[in-house]
Amino acid sequence: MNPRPDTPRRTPRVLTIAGSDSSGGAGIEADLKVITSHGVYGMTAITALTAQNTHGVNEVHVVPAVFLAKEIAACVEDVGVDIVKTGMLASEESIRVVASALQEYSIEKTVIDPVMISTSNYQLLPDSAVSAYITELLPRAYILTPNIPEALRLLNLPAIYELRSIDEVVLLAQRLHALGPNVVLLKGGHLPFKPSPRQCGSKYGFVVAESESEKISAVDVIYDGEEVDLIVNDWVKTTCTHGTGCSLASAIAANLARGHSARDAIREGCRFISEALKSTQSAIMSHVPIGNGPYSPLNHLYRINKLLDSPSVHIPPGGFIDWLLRHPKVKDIWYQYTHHEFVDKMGKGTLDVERFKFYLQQDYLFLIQFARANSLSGYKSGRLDDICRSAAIVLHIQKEMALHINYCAGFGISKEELEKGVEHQACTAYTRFVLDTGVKGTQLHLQIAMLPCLLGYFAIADRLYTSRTIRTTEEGNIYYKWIQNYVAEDYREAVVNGKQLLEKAVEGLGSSTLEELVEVFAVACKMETGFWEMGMRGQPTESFDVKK
Ligand SMILES: Cc1ncc(COP(=O)(O)O)c(N)n1
Repeated sequence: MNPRPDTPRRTPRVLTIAGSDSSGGAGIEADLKVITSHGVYGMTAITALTAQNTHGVNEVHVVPAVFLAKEIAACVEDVGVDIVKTGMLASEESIRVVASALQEYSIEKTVIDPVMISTSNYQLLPDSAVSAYITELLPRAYILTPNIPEALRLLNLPAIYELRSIDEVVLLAQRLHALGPNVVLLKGGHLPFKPSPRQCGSKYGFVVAESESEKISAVDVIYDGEEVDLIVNDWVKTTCTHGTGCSLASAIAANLARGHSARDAIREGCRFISEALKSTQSAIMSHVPIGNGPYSPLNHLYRINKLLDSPSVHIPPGGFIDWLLRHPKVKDIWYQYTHHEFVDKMGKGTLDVERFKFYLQQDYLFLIQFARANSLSGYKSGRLDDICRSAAIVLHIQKEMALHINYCAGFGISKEELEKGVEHQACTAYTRFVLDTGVKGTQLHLQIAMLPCLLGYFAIADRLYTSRTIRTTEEGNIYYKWIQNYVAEDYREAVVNGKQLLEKAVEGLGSSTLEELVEVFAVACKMETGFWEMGMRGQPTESFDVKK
């Protein structure tokens, strides 16, 4: 029966019993990162502290077993535990404490990762503790996850035992299963394979690679006492593997806690690791390895990073413009544009009228280019609705220019004067950037290039209009009408419509396109600031007759 939608769902809980890796690549630290990135609540019972980094393990400080017992009790007796995952247990006493806690609290769902030696070759479990491990823990393992060296150690086989095909690895898994675990996942990460025809020495179709070019597949073996299952992934060439074993066991534990069967939890866990490994291949992801040593950590957080990069998480529906204005590449630039000295002086009515006249003349020339940009936007669209909308904006600009002529007349600038004006370089730069963006990019790029104008003028006028410093009568402030224009109902409506259309247009866009749009918006905002600068300090001598 499905739980009723209003039934509160308990967060799945995993307790990891393992050692701490001070540099965060393996052990408890890796476990918590992976458990968390699976949406599962992680708890810890720390068996040992290690002073370690990407160069290796410097020292180990074992936590007294009696204290370990208290850590476990504290978690189980209050929060409760769905799955226990174990890693570095560090001592025979700790192994016994863990085994008796599993017994006492009737915890059957366990993922036992028999950590013995670090990748950097430091012994993390004394040899003397191995037999206790076998008798105390293997029978309590719901899933046992050794790598090949650990499997050999548990089976008391020599470390240099020569394996030639996956069939021999299957035999090892079957022998480990006989020691008591419910399911064995024997990890092939230390042993690259190449596929081979089944009749050529391998019933299961993989032989051990003998050269670099033969390293094609990573093969893990699952054995549950009945069926052998192989998990085959591409062999990933990367140095970012520190903590892979801990992370896999944690991913499996988290999947179990979320209700997956053992087989699904393992398959999903292996997929998680394979993707994490692939994410560090610089050719694909430009991942910079952490630390300077040879044992860089696995990219535990690749999934979280992917989520953070994906717009559906970062940007709630309808939240694009808010996100854009708060974007680190935009925030300050937007502020400089919308709080420029030129507009503040307009608000106070203290702007030199000659400066304003110069600005108005340039703004007239700007609007001609803006009409071209909107025509281009229509041209870029295949939809009649869109084309008509652009045409309507062009007509609106024509109306605005007629108003401009009227308005300028009030400042003693004639229509002829406006029309024979030449563009200041700030006007040329801005408008040609917008047009060029439109020619090179999509219609959306062009819309974004025009967006600072639409949004900014409203934001500025709205701020000035509602601020206490503005002189709010036409007599008191000759710029009052200009400000009023951009908070008027028709402009407000144009802003609301423009925003709505844009929010729809960006739905579902990928992070790289969004970042491109951010760049375009930021440049256009800078160009607007340049336009105010021109208004403040620009000289007619900096103008060019670009029509010639
Ligand atoms: C605390 C701790 N636990 C486990 C490992 C094994 O991880 P790896 O084999 O990647 O070194 C480790 N190095 N440190």
